[in-house]
Amino acid sequence: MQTTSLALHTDKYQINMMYAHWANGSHDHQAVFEAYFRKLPFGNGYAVFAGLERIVDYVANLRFTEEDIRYLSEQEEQYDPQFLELLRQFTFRGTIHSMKEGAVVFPNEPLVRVEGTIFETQLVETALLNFMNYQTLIATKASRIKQVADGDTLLEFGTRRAQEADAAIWGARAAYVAGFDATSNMLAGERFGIPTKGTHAHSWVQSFMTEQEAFDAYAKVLPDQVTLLVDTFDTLGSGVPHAIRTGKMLEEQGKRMNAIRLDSGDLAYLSIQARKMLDEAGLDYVQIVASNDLDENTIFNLKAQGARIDVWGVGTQLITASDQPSLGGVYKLVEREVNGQMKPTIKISGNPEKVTTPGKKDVYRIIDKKTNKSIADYICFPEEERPRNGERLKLFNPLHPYLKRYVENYEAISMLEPIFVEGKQVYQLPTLDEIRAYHLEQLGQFWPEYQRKLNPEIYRVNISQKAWELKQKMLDEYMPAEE
Ligand SMILES: Nc1ncnc2c1ncn2[C@@H]1O[C@H](COP(=O)(O)OP(=O)(O)OP(=O)(O)O)[C@@H](O)[C@H]1O
Ligand SMILES: O=P(O)(O)OC[C@H]1O[C@H](OP(=O)(O)OP(=O)(O)O)[C@H](O)[C@@H]1O
Ligand SMILES: O=C(O)c1cccnc1
Repeated sequence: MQTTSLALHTDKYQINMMYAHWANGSHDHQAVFEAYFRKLPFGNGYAVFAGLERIVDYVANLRFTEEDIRYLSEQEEQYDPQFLELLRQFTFRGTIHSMKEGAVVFPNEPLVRVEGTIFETQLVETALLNFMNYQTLIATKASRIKQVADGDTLLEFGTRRAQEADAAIWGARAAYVAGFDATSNMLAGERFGIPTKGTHAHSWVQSFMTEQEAFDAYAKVLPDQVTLLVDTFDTLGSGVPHAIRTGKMLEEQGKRMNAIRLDSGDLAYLSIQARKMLDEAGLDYVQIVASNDLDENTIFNLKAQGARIDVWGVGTQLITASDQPSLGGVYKLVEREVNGQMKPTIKISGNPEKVTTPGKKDVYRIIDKKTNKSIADYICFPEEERPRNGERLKLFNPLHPYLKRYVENYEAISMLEPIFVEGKQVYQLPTLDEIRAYHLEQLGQFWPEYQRKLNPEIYRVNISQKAWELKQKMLDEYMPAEE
């Protein structure tokens, strides 16, 4: 799928650090990085992980081309030719674990874990975060819209407003992962097999002498798919009556008009009136599509007003995640090789939220066996005994350890899948249908309290006693109390 080399799709400082590690003789030292975000976007109670397919494609094809090497040789840093030769030979030989696409995920838990030489693990940071942050953000926004749509059909219409082509295409895919039904973007349809849908623009109507002529001509060519845009001149005065006439003409030919589309004005009022007019004309099967700067809040409000809308076309607000246009996912070093041994490392900050949890970690989802609902996510070191059903597990709030509880009758599901092992891809990418099914299954594991879009319950993400103790010990080492 990938056509151009993405090796230089990285920040210059990664190349410079790789260079300095090489000059320093430390480039082959092992390192472990974890990618995670600290704060959920849009005030949502969860995020929907996406971006893995692109990450896999990127890592599997990570090579410096001759043009890349030439470009690097022209940089003001004047990289040593031997370093450039190392890049020429480069392939990713590390190990990656990741959440699966469609997983319901939370702050401060590793979503992707990258192990390998510091050389290769440093290189992939920028692209990995770029893919994960954008696609997870859009999938999460789409999931909020899906929540309020309550089973109505959702169409992704964002391409014209997206931040360029890749965002449109991968954003369409992320929306589909989270439950959208189709996209207007044909390339996304072709590449990923997402169903595509389209109505027509105002220009279609404007390019005829009359609205009626425009509707009839469109219906003649696309009788079974036709959705007529009724707001070019006067929605209730001309658009809907003309569409009804076209619908009746199709009936005479034994065909059925699909829908009308409303794209301006008061969508609640207009949809209620249009529904009445269509029903009175015997066209009760004709659906109503609405568009115009919709998001989860307008859709929720329109529904509360009794709007009779069956299909929602959502563009700008979704594809740009306009109320929060970035997810602040980070990639932090948690272990490094010292004298041939792996040692945990910590990043200290005056802001407690930014202090990292040292050590390479696994994530388990703890499911209550009685209810089949998730209780918490539990983060521990791989060398610790993994949580097992029947064995009492202590869950405590890492910031307020006195807030604790014990659980026994649970199932612990390992959330991080092996994707690459020592450079070899071991993960078979699932189909989009499988990803959508997995996402639905994931949502089903959460009580509605965590899923509501306003002021959701905060889900527990807990670390093991050992992980907590190590963090405290390292904090004490680096920040001894002042005398
Ligand atoms: N009944 C309603 N309740 C709440 N919001 C609505 C309702 N009807 C429409 N909206 C939303 O209000 C906004 C209206 O925007 P705006 O005023 O720019 O549109 P318009 O003037 O109707 O159409 P346009 O400028 O696109 O021709 C849109 O985001 C639309 O989705
Ligand atoms: O509003 P969005 O959620 O982004 O959905 C896509 C919009 O794109 C189209 O019109 P366009 O915005 O190009 O022109 P218009 O505003 O004049 O209808 C379409 O009619 C929708 O309104
Ligand atoms: O098919 C449509 O109606 C459509 C597609 C993209 C953007 N706006 C509308």
